[in-house]
Amino acid sequence: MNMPQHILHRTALSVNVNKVALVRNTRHLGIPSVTRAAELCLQAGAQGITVHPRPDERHIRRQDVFELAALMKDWPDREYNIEGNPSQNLMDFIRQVRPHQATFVPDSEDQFTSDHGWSFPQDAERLAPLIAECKALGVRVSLFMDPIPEHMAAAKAAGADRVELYTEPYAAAWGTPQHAAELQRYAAAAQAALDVGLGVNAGHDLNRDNLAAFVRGVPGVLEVSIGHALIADALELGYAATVQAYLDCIAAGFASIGNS
Ligand SMILES: CC(=O)[C@@H](O)[C@H](O)COP(=O)(O)O
Ligand SMILES: NCC(=O)COP(=O)(O)O
Repeated sequence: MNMPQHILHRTALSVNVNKVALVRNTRHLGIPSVTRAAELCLQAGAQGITVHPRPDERHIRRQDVFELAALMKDWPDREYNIEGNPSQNLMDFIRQVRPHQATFVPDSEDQFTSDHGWSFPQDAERLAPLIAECKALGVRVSLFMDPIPEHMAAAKAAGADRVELYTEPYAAAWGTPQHAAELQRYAAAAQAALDVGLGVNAGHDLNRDNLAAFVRGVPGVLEVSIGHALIADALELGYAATVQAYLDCIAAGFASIGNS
């Protein structure tokens, strides 16, 4: 199949294990194990593990970040992605752990969950040196972004390698008359990112229902990071079957690219 370069890469699945830590933190027993969850997901074929160590340690704690870093050394072909706000605690983790990827997210310390991307051009000046420091450490930088095509050039100019499209609005439109238009909005934002040389990641509220259509309809998605819905599914199906189900969704979306 003669596919354009930007869609030759199969979309990687990075499992966010925040919610395993959330349950673990409700007792002083150490179960469910965050590292065991990550190991089972990697054994099942997940291409990466994502954590978002928020300053209040509501779920992922500092120790988790380092224990997962140790685990990832046993999986050299998989990626470790650490998310956070670089003006809070993220840079300390990046300097000590040097994960494959840092995803900058503009969350406040008490935010319920991530619900918006960076603002350009306002944020560019303070992000650029932090991006440069990560890249000097050999860490790829992805910026959490709303699907706004006009912001992609500024994200590239700030030094980002990739953007992560914040996909909650897409997920919220799933199954409604607005779904097709919302998918097109993300496709346009992704194409604008590709046009300026940015890689495209995506995440937030992706699930088994909406994932294949996103992979099919949005060009060049290199990685999806999925946590909440995937861990909820794993409570029913187990980690291995759940990871396989999500990999199957990606494969179905990828196989039908160009058929839509
Ligand atoms: C940035 C993003 O959309 C998610 O990766 C984030 O990790 C969700 O955070 P909670 O798991 O704390 O809701
Ligand atoms: N960056 C998105 C992520 O890591 C997980 O988001 P969610 O699937 O928990 O909504």
